[in-house]
Amino acid sequence: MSDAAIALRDISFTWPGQKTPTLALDQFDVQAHEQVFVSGPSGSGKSTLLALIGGIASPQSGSVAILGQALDGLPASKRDRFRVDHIGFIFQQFNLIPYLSILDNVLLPCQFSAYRRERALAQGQDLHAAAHSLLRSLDLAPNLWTRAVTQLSIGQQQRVAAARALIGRPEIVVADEPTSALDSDRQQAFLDLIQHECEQAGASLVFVSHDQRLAERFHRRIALNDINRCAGVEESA
Ligand SMILES: Nc1ncnc2c1ncn2[C@@H]1O[C@H](COP(=O)(O)OP(=O)(O)OP(=O)(O)O)[C@@H](O)[C@H]1O
Repeated sequence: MSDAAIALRDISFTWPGQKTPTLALDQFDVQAHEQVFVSGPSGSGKSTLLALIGGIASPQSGSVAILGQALDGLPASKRDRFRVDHIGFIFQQFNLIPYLSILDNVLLPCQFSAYRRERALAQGQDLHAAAHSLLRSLDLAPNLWTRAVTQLSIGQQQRVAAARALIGRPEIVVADEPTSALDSDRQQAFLDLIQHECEQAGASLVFVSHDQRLAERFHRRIALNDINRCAGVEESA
């Protein structure tokens, strides 16, 4: 078995209702501590790849192993548990809970995962202290912490989403176009924060974007269409 943090083998994945597979991958690996940039045009399957890594979707054939744990064969509830324990997700739309404060949004993974809670507690005196230190390092000032997330700018919401993904130091952080709503300077600043936090935590980072200007900052770049045997099949069919 591969000792990669993320190891996908011989994957074929078709969304329900689709005639052709979205992804056919012989191999996709990300090592521990590695920061990988995945690019591809709209509709090329970048979010689908992240859904497979997170066990949100399961391939019809092939295997997905995360931190040595094979996800195929696990029931959905166990995959969900594994995801919240070990993977921090930053979604394109942030998916923050509008009626919760910033602090409560950040602490959500610790509500669902004893593993994340313990790891967060190892970072600070208590959970709030751990969240405060993360929010500070993500440049969110204390006067904002008790606000509802709906009262924040897009850039601030994005940093709350990043803090929620990073709390309790998950071994893997996955980000789906998290900078697409920002101007260039803010994109770079956000990436600085995420990459620094992942380095500190020793996490692997899979960062999906179509913005090639960000690519050079990563250990490795993968163009999804280069490794996806289904690339362009739908268009040419
Ligand atoms: N839940 C779903 N059900 C059915 N088809 C889906 C679903 N999600 C995505 N697809 C299809 O899978 C293909 C790849 O979509 P995906 O969202 O993975 O691409 P993407 O590269 O992330 O695109 P974008 O850059 O626009 O976010 C598309 O043809 C899309 O319509």
